[in-house]
Amino acid sequence: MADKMFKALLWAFATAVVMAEAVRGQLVPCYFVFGDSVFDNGNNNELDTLAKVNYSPYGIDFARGPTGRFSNGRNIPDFIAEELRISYDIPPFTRASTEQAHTGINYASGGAGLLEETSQHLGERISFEKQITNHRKMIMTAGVPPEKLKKCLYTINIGSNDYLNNYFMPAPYTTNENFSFDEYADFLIQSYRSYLKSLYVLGARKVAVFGVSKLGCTPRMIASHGGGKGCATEVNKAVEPFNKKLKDLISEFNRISVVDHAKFTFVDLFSSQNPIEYFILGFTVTDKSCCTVESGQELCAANKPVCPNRERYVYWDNVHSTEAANKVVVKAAFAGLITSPISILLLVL
Ligand SMILES: CCCC(=O)Oc1ccc([N+](=O)[O-])cc1
Repeated sequence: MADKMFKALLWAFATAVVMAEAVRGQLVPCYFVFGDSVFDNGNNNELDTLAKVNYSPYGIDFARGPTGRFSNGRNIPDFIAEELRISYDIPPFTRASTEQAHTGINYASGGAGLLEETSQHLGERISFEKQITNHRKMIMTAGVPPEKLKKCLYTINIGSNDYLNNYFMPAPYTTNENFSFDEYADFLIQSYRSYLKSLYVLGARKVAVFGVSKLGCTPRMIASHGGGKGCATEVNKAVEPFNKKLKDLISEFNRISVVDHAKFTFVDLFSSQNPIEYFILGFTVTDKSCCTVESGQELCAANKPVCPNRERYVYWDNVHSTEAANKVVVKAAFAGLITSPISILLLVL
């Protein structure tokens, strides 16, 4: 009850701030994006990989058609940029100019993970470590001043592939033979800590870290580990300790970096994924892809039929969400309904 009242107050406060801000311009001078396919906006188009989606029906609802976004329309960073009132496109790193390091770059890559080996069976990908190296080179070559870097927003979505395309995959991966769920989560969080430190050293002071969603409820994992119905409970159980430890890691960063006004927030994609919330939001198909996916695959088959009522589907293909679901996530993250300790709006103000 108290929790609900607090959230309602927070919502009212956030709405008031948004209205007050409405008369002003862009909320941050720059926006940097790191992560996997959920955030990729075209980096993988330039790589030798099976994880690329620059073909129809991807982008069927996007103004520029198939751009390499793993969705039918806008992805989460697109909606975040909109909330930030950024009027230009954040370019994918593989096509960004040095000058664009002053206003924002998207480094995310489909298949990327915290571990270098993750998704190796798919081909090339830009791991999280390599994304940070690319960011370092870009801001240094461009000479972006530290005073500006600390005002930028940084969003990160990484970790899903360390489960989907590593732990829950057979050969060449051996992680599930060597680690329990808890040990694997610890192992991943250890690398996450050092990568977050690197970003901090590079000037990041407003950071939103997205947790891993209920991967056991993706059509892909329902088919491979869930017996074809419900959710794959084992997969969700594996992801839970990772999210818990990631949330704790964010608290740790908030404690140690309080002196220089750094702010980190955790975006919980796991807890809000439940049938009642989906129903309230108008999502009626929560366990099937909207596009045609061939048996044993995860991405949409090229030029095959898609569902007409895309706003009712949570999943676009067998792992990635629809534009409609992406929009809901961003609205909730800006309002503080799925973030801890603060909303993305408060992070950037
Ligand atoms: C939440 C998923 C993050 C991600 O990068 O997922 C992918 C999973 C599979 C493929 N693929 O098979 O090509 C690509 C991305």
